[in-house]
Amino acid sequence: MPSVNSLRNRFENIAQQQEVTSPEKQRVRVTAYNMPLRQSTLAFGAQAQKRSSMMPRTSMQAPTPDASESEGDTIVVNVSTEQRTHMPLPTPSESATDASSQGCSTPKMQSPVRSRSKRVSSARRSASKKNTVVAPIRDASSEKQRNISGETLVPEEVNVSTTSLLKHGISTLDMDWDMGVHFEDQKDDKEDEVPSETSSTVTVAAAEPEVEPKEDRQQQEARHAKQEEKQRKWEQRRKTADMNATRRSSRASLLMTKATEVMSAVTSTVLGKRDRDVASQKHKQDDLSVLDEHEPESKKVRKGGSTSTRAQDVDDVSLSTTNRNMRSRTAKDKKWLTSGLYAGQTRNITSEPKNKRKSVSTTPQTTSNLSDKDNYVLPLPMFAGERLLGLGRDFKLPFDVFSPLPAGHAQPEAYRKINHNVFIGDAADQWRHNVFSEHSTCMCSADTGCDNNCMNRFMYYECDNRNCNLTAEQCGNRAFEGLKARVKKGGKYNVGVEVVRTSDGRGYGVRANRCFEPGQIIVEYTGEIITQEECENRMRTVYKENECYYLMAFDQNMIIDATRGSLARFVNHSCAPNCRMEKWTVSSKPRMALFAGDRGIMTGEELTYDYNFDPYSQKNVQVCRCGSENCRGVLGPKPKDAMLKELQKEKESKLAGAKRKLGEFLEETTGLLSNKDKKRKLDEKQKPKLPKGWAYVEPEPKVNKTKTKSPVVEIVETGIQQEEKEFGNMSDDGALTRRPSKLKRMLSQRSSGSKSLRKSITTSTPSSISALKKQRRESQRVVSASSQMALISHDENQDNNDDEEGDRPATDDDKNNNSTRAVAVANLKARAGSLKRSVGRSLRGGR
Ligand SMILES: C[S@@+](CC[C@H](N)C(=O)[O-])C[C@H]1O[C@@H](n2cnc3c(N)ncnc32)[C@H](O)[C@@H]1O
Repeated sequence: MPSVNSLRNRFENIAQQQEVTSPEKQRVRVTAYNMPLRQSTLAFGAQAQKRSSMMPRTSMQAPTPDASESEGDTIVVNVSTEQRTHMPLPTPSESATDASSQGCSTPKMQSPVRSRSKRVSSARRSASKKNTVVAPIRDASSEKQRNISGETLVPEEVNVSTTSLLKHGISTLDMDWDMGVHFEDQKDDKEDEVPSETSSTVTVAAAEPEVEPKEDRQQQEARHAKQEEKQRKWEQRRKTADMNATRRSSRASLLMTKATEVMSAVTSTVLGKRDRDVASQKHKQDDLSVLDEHEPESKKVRKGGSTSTRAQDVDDVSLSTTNRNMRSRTAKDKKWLTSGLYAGQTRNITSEPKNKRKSVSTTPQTTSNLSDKDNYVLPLPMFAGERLLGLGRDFKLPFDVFSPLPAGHAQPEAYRKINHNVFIGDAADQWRHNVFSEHSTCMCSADTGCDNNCMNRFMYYECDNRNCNLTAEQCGNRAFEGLKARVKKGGKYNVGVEVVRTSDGRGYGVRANRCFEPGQIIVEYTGEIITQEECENRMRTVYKENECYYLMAFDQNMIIDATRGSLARFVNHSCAPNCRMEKWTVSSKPRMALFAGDRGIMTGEELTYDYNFDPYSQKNVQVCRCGSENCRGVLGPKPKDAMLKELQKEKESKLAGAKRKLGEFLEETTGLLSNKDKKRKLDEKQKPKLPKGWAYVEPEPKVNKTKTKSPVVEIVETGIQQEEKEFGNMSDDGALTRRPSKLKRMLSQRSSGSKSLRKSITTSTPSSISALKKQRRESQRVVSASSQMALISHDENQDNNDDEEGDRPATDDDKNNNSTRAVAVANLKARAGSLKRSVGRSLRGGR
């Protein structure tokens, strides 16, 4: 910015030139009264002066009066080509500042600023009007004759004193300040002037006098000397600085970094919003570079491919982070989607790409392949929406779009996860390792795989290469193996479950991140395997005050304590569960896992299973909050009273069942009893159901002598019928026969009957008696040969007959019959005993 001093210098130069030129020749029309000062008065000052001394002599040239008149805002100066190259045009604002610095009011431009071309053409026009020769613009000589405004200069008088010209010009301006003072002071100020790059760069040299005065040369020398002196000082300082730099401490760089940070912080607070924005943009870029460093190469390429994606990422980052630390954390935690919204769906975009150049590079084969490929591209929502509307097909949501848990959800504390069972204390010693050494090889074929009919599956044995002849792909009974592979892949979907905080006071729970098929394995239940004693000990001490228990009965009377365990420990109880906890034998070892129930599991469902909880003590009984319709009210079995009642009922019903079975058995074994009971039952069945107050009258029995089911029954029935015929129709009484009074009467009748029989026998001829006896024996032989039961029934008849016959001496046949009877009775007793035992066992065992 030119100062007053520089202005003075300019005038000084002009004054010096004036001394050597004749006043008559000084004729210049300065019409730049309305031109901002800096623009109209060009570069003067020491540097310009110096240059001018080195350059070929130039001269101020004034336009012709007419031309000047037409070009009212022009100071006509001669400018060398070289100088013009260093002449940046000052801006109007600079000019105004410049003018104001002079302490004068800036006169306003009266004519509008014209474009360069207009000005040139107008100059040409005026020149041609006045018959002046105007060189073409491109001509070097003509360039010399143009002022900085690009206007054509017309050389007229060469040796005009510039000072006088200026003085004249200034006087024409009719300014209210006196320039003479400056002309006088210029010598002193010139000494102080420090050559500077920033001082006026407009270096239009004034016309240099042909013979420099001696005084001026001295001044110049003095100035040179001063400059050299300054130069030396600067050099000295630089060397000192260099030396200091070599002695910088090792912490200097650290301090520099700190200082930069502090400075940038200060800057960000001091500077306005714009600066902050710039700074934040820079930070974002830094973040991106941080992210880029953490990203795999493939992702970098993908990201770099789309600027819009990048911009989106920048926005995301700026939203989620507020300071540098947070940003770096975000960068670490950032999860990248592995595929787009339409993952798994085939791409069937048939539209031609608009960019033809790209389509040229895509071969037809590639295009057809694209349509067959799975779509991992995330289409813009507007296109996707339109396409889906057009297609009208189902929309498949990827699992992470439906995210059950927002990030940062409270997770259980102080929980140590272990993904395999660990034996603790005595459990390891007591565990019988060879207990599962037995193997069974299933007989499944490759066609069916190991489906529900697989023998191993039926026995809860997982198939492996030892017990299954199929490959892992063919076999469908390798759940634990599949689970291991799935979890190893990692990610929300593969792990499939996550811990959630329940809202109804059940603590944490587990929710499905995906769907599970019925019976599909979900998560393994692992933990510490402890003995019963250890479990009791822990319950008494460590878990005394606990509200949650993670203990589950395992194998060989041991317990899995999942206080340290797998995620399955958080699965809650429900009286209407959607999962099952199952124990399987995998590679000869028992393992427990949660399997989906028969309904399967939908994404987002809470997983539950029935604990069948043994509360260990009544103190530990917990209220169930499963909320199901058939909720038992407590975790595990129902309360004790209700349980006892239920147990009693159950026992009774079982006892009744057992009695019935026993009766049926006896019914089958003992013909006599069975006949009577059968008859009674038969009668009961035939009896119609009567309303209250009505009695049933037994109809006359119609016995078909010929129609018999078996010889035994036939014979027995025959015997009874004979007796009945003899003693009257005893069985008419039906159920009454069991009444003691009736029984007595019957017996008396019978005894009287036997007497009458005996009478009839005695009254009968001997041949007829022997015939009757023979008939009896015959019947006995046949029966004994056919069935013991019949024998029993026969024996009873025989006993009756014996009673009736009383004192009749025992014959050989009778002796034989007695021994056979004894054997039969013994056998029957043995069978009845075993039956009784089995019934007793089933009653005790509850099954
Ligand atoms: C194996 S843990 C289940 C995870 C547990 N909710 C947690 O926050 O750690 C068993 C405990 O959960 C609670 N619980 C599970 N199911 C429940 C239910 N249906 N109602 C009430 N509490 C339940 C009980 O406190 C139980 O002792």
